[in-house]
Amino acid sequence: MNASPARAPRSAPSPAVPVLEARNLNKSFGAVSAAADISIEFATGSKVSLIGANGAGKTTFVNMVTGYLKPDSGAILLDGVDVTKKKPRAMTHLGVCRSFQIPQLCEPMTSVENMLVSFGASGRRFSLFRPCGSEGSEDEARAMLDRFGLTQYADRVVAELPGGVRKLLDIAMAMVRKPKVLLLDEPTSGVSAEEKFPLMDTVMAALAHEDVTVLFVEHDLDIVTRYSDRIVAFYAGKIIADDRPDEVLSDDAVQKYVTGGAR
Ligand SMILES: Nc1ncnc2c1ncn2[C@@H]1O[C@H](COP(=O)(O)OP(=O)(O)OP(=O)(O)O)[C@@H](O)[C@H]1O
Repeated sequence: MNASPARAPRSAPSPAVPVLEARNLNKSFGAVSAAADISIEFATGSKVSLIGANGAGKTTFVNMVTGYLKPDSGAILLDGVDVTKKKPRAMTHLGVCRSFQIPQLCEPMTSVENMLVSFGASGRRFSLFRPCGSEGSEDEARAMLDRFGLTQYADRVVAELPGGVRKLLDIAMAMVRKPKVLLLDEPTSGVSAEEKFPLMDTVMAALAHEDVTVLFVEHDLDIVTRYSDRIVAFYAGKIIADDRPDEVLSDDAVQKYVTGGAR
């Protein structure tokens, strides 16, 4: 008999807790099932695209994990803690921030003033007795604008700015809170073909040194392919594929129900 030396039992490395997890999420609007038993995990620092045809359930999913919509059943966990019942403001404070398809900016104000409002709202500088902009927060606001390549627009009124610049400003404002999870809703929609890659390059470079997990809803397959390390494809409220971009985009069901064979 081969007497192999006894090995000390090794404890298995504990798997990292996903920063964000959905467990068996369901949401219906009347007869329409917008989320059907969705379970998914997102690792810290991952860059994930959510794709799907119109009405597939992407926004419903994003709205649920950001607190804008309560699931009919199921749970949402942030760093392993149940946050299913949290409201949007609480989710933002906990580190789940989002930018919108139509940037939520104050048009008559300048970029730096908008950024100061974000710092004020983040509570990091807010005091009833201290106006926004005091104690160096303007320096921070300008530094954040600089990180997103927006220095030249800092003192310009938002109403005058091109669409791509507004998108960048909206995303930069969402980063003020140093979120754990950042959800970008169609970051390149309404942006010209020439602007979309420079915009995404800027966003990804600005986020490169952060541990932030980025989920972006996006229809543009060039953007999805270039900037995500994982794609989750939705169809009729379900996840039909979840893998590396090349795997998902060559999947038969994805080609049939999502891309129409465009890849
Ligand atoms: N508030 C609502 N009331 C009724 N039905 C809704 C509501 N929100 C979403 N739905 C329905 O739920 C389904 C999923 O919609 P959802 O907006 O999540 O899809 P989507 O993938 O984000 O689509 P799009 O790319 O067009 O934004 C659709 O059939 C939609 O009509």
